[in-house]
Amino acid sequence: MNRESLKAYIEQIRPLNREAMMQMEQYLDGLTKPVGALGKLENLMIQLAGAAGTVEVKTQPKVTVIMCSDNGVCDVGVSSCPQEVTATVTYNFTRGITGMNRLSEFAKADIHIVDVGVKADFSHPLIHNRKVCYGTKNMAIEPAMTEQEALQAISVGIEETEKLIEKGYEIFGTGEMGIGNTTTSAAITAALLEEEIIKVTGKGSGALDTVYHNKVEAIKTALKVHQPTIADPIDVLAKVGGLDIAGLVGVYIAAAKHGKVVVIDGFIAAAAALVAYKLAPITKAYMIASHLSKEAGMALILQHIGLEPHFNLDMRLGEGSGCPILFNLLDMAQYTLLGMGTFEDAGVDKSNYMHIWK
Ligand SMILES: Cc1cc2ncn([C@H]3O[C@H](COP(=O)(O)O)[C@@H](O)[C@H]3O)c2cc1C
Ligand SMILES: O=C(O)c1cccnc1
Repeated sequence: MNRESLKAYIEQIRPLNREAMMQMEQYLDGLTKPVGALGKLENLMIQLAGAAGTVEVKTQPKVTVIMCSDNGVCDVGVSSCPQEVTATVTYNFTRGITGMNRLSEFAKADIHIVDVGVKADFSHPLIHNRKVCYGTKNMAIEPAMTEQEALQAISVGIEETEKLIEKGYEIFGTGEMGIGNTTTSAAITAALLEEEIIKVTGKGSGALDTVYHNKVEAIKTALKVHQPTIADPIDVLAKVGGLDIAGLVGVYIAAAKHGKVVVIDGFIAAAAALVAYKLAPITKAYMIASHLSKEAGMALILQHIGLEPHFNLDMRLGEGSGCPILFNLLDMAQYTLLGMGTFEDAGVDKSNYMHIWK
C-alpha cells in the first residue's frame, strides 16, 4: 500500500448512519425509564446502530487484534524490562496465561495475535506471521521506520482486520505487545499534540528514575534529529513510532471502512487511534474508549479526539486489556436496553411526567 492507495481506502469510510441512530434513540426513549437515564449505555447502542446502519445491532462475536513488535529504542534503556519479553509474552498469548487471555475468556471474546515485527521467529498456528522486519531502528539515532515500512505495517492491520470481518466478527478491540512502546507512543503524542514531552511520558511498565530519564532524552533527541512533519501523521509514525502502533492504525481504518466499531485499550492503542484520527477524522465515529490508562498521555489524546473513557481502573497493562472489560459493558447494554419493557408495558401514565418522558 502506498500513500495514494491508503488515501483512496480512507475515502471510502462512511459517516455513521443518522437514520438508524435516530431510530435507536426513539426506541430507547420509549423504554420504561426517564429519557437518557441509562446514559452511556444508551450512547453505546446508538453508536452501534449508526455503525451497523440498523437498530438490529449485534455485539457478538468480538475479537481483539494484538499487534506485537519490537522497538529499537530499547537500545538506550527506555524500559525496565528486557526486550526479549516482547517475544515471551507474544508466545504466552498462545498459552492462555496472560492477563489479556483471562479477561478475554471471561468476556467470551477472541484474540488475534499478529507478529508485525517481533525480533524473534515463531512457528505457532495462533501467531500470524506478518513480520515487516525484526523490530524498528533506534529512533534516538535514526528514523524508527522507513515510510514504506510504516505503510506496510498499516496494510498488515487492514488486511488482518478484513480477514476477521470476513470471518464474521462484529466488534473489534486493539491490543499490543512491544517492550519500549510507551516511549514510541509518548513520542507520537508529543509530536502530534505539540505537547511537552514530560507531560505525555509516563513510567510505562514500571520505569525507575534513570529509565524515565532515558525515555525523555530518547524522545527529545528523536524529535530534534528527525524533525517529523506534524501535519503528516505517517511521517511522525514512521520516524518515532512503532510497527505495532502502525498495525493498529490499520485496524482502526479497516474497521471503520467496514462499519464496525473499534474499542481502544490503553495509551499505546490510544496513540494509534490518534494517528488514525489525524489521517482520517471520520474514524472517530467508530471508536469507543474503554479505560483511562495510568499513563498521563492517554487523557490528553482522548481529550484531543473528543472521546470519553468509560471507566478508570488504574490499569497500565496494555495487551488490549481494557477491551474485554468494555465488551462486557456492551453486552450488558444490549441485554438490558433491547430487553426492557416500554412505558406502556410498565403501565406508566406518562402524561404526568412529560418532562422526563418524551
Ligand atoms: C511482563 C510484561 C507483560 C506485558 N504486557 C504488556 N506490557 C506492556 O508493557 C510494554 C510497554 O512498557 P514499556 O514501554 O515500559 O516497555 C508493552 O509491551 C505493553 O504492552 C507488558 C510488560 C511486561 C514487562
Ligand atoms: O496504557 C497502556 O497501554 C500501557 C501502560 C503501561 C504499560 N503498557 C501499556
